[in-house]
Amino acid sequence: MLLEVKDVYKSYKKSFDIMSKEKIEILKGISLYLKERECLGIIGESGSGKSTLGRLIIGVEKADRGSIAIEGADITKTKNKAIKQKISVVFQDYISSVNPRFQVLDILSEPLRTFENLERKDIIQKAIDLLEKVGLAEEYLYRYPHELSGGQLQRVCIARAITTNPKLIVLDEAISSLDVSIQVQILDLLIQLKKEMNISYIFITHDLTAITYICDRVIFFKEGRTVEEVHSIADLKNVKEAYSKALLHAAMRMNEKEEIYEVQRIS
Ligand SMILES: Nc1ncnc2c1ncn2[C@@H]1O[C@H](COP(=O)(O)OP(=O)(O)OP(=O)(O)O)[C@@H](O)[C@H]1O
Repeated sequence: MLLEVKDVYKSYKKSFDIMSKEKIEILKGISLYLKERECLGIIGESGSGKSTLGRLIIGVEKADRGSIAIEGADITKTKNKAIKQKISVVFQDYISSVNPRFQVLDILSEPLRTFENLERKDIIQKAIDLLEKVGLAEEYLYRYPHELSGGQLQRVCIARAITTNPKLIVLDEAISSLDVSIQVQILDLLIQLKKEMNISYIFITHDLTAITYICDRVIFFKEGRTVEEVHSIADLKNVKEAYSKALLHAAMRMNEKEEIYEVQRIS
């Protein structure tokens, strides 16, 4: 199994008062799995703990209890770089995800320098290859973030995420800040990369249309627990729990309001 999350708990301090020891439990026994080349959607109301789970999976925070394993190796217990290299992330806020003083070449070189001993000319060639993979020409290499559109900058963030040939990318609201037409382009790019590079995704979102476009399975999150799991995207309309139905209807109403057009899954 590519990813196995078992009975994970996470709490944070309730207030920023350093004397206070009171904690609030955000994740309350989350278990999930992800196979190779699968995309698992995680949908849930704001504050339900989706991003917290994402941060635990990419290893920037530690669970209080439970285990998170990539190909059988518990990421909470190992400092092995090769395992961390297998996981990447793309956030919603592409602007603050990159250093504004860095050119695209520097943005893409950062993970290369961390994980590989490459010479400058090899780094440049690898950066050009990465740009090509995400549909950007070589000329973008020397641009700064403010010289790119939102869609182009998110492509750069995706290029950075695939630098280390990851097996798994956590996409945390990765398309939410983009215009709808650009969202579809980025989803198509993600589907293409998934096929070409055998990548799996955890797709955290509020957007049900995007889920039907890219995901194979969906988990409904509420107050740090999984309330329902849909094993095939075709069954999404047949959810049983009242909470899932309410989320589904709210998303459908919002889509109608925003006149988001029907998108056909292309894969
Ligand atoms: N470092 C932190 N310290 C204290 N509380 C935190 C911290 N990080 C997250 N929280 C709290 O944990 C809860 C879950 O947050 P999280 O961002 O995981 O939810 P979410 O489901 O991703 O929400 P959204 O959809 O709005 O992004 C929130 O109430 C948040 O305030």
